[in-house]
Amino acid sequence: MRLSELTSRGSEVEVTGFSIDNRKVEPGHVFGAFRGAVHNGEDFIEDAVERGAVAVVCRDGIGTFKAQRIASDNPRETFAEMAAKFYGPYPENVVAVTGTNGKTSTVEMCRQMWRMMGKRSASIGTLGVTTSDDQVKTGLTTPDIVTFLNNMAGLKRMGISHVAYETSSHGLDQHRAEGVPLKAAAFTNFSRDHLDYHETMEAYFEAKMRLFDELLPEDGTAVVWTDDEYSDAVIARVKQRGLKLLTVGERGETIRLGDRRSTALGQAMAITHDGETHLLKLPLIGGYQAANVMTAAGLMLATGSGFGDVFAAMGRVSPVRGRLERAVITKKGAPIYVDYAHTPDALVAAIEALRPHVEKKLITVFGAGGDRDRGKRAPMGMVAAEASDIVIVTDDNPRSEDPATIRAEILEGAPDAIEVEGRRAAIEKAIALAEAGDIVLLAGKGHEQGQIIGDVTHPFDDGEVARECAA
Ligand SMILES: CC(=O)N[C@H]1[C@@H](OP(=O)(O)OP(=O)(O)OC[C@H]2O[C@@H](n3ccc(=O)[nH]c3=O)[C@H](O)[C@@H]2O)O[C@H](CO)[C@@H](O)[C@@H]1O[C@H](C)C(=O)N[C@@H](C)C(=O)N[C@H](CCC(=O)O)C(=O)O
Ligand SMILES: Nc1ncnc2c1ncn2[C@@H]1O[C@H](COP(=O)(O)OP(=O)(O)OP(=O)(O)O)[C@@H](O)[C@H]1O
Ligand SMILES: N[C@H](CCC[C@H](N)C(=O)O)C(=O)O
Ligand SMILES: [Mg+2]
Repeated sequence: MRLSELTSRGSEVEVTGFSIDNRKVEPGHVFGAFRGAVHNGEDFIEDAVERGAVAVVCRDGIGTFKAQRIASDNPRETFAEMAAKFYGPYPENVVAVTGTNGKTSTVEMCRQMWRMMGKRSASIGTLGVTTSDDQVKTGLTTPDIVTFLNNMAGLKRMGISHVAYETSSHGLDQHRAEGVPLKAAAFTNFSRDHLDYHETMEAYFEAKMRLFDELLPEDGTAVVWTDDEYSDAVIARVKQRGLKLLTVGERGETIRLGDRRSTALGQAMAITHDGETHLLKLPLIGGYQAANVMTAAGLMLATGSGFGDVFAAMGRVSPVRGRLERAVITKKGAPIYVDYAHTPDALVAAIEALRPHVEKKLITVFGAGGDRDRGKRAPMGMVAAEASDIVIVTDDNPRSEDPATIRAEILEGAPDAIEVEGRRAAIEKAIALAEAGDIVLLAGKGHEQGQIIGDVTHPFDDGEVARECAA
């Protein structure tokens, strides 16, 4: 493809690919030079050109180099637009999900439900790129724009027509997950996280709203979960832009949630659509998964599925890896659940999900990630202490921080909690304390396979460790 086909400012030079890392540049590439959190990509322009970059997308006036300059006030955005043209075509039915919690669960449910309805489907997000017969891990929710577009195009080549993907606030802010035309986009909820990066709740919210303000095209449909503090703000923006809107939740107009009660194997939910109420037997526990399955159902309706098919598929969804997953039952008879709650709101949601199943005590084990939002630590301690019977504060990916300092910051919100250094020791302690009738919740790591201490990732899987300790 010629550069002129990717931008009106381009010459007739042939383009062979795109890179954002000079070390990956090959002859014929377009190099994106971005200022990042750690490095300044502009410092690598010279090397990228030496390696054969034919064009560089960067700010105006940066350096002099022997390749075509595509100057932009927002190089990441311009680069994403050009790369999107290069890597296409993409699957026809693509939807995106944003929100603080529930993105992974919702996209995974979309993938499952489409498959049940006979569509070839995939999801992209924290769990990696998932199809019906494969899961390729990518390390981040959205690794980078080139990987994202490459994955989307690869799925199309595999014959996949339906894809649901997660848009994290980092990904939205850095234009890491866009360029693929969207049919619909969903909002799950909004609460504190990532303030280390966004600094204020307003900036964090605005990053998420790019999905509805910019990524979703004029003819796209917004699906909004209605029962969050921020739902009305999202609905107002969607209406202001004149987008089609589907609402789901207790106040939902498209799918309304009525009575919901826990059953031994999951929950029974009354849901109303088009004036008719149906009883859904969801084979998953937890109010939060009830919310996510409704949001996923909204996305199914938005991409043309009929309610009858969607309803049948909702009743057959399987658990999502690391989200309220029962790892083992201890010798004394206490079930141990693994969950990915790593924000105050998610901790509340996970504890509330288990509460109806607890006969005696709920024991919550968790920590907080190092090099991440410090301000969420004490609130996490506070909500865990309020809603659990016993709290054990331990470590979760301390990264470059001192684990004892992180624990101390959590303990400010939970002064009566038991502090245990080292996650395995904490899980052992919880198992030792748990009696028949109790439930243990191991929160924060979900599907993760490692504990990141310093720069080293040590193999660690909460479920596996629980099974070892319970044996
Ligand atoms: C803070 C943050 O989000 N950083 C992400 C961002 O990096 P950055 O642009 O700031 O990169 P940088 O290292 O400062 O480098 C700047 C530029 O120089 C380039 N470079 C750098 C070094 C070099 O030798 N040569 C070179 O060309 C880099 O490719 C980059 O374009 O863009 C990179 C890819 O384009 C990401 O890999 C990186 O994720 C880091 C590793 C990370 O930990 N991110 C987490 C916080 C994250 O994004 N998480 C969210 C999930 C959150 C959630 O779900 O709750 C996610 O979407 O995964
Ligand atoms: N709808 C929801 N409302 C509140 N909490 C939720 C909801 N969905 C999930 N959670 C909580 O958040 C945790 C993470 O869920 P999930 O992985 O689906 O979210 P995510 O938005 O993809 O998270 P991340 O930002 O890490 O990618 C769950 O384990 C659960 O504790
Ligand atoms: N996507 C989230 C995951 C947090 C999971 C938790 N285990 C941690 O390491 O903080 C983040 O990068 O902030
Ligand atoms: Mg996720």
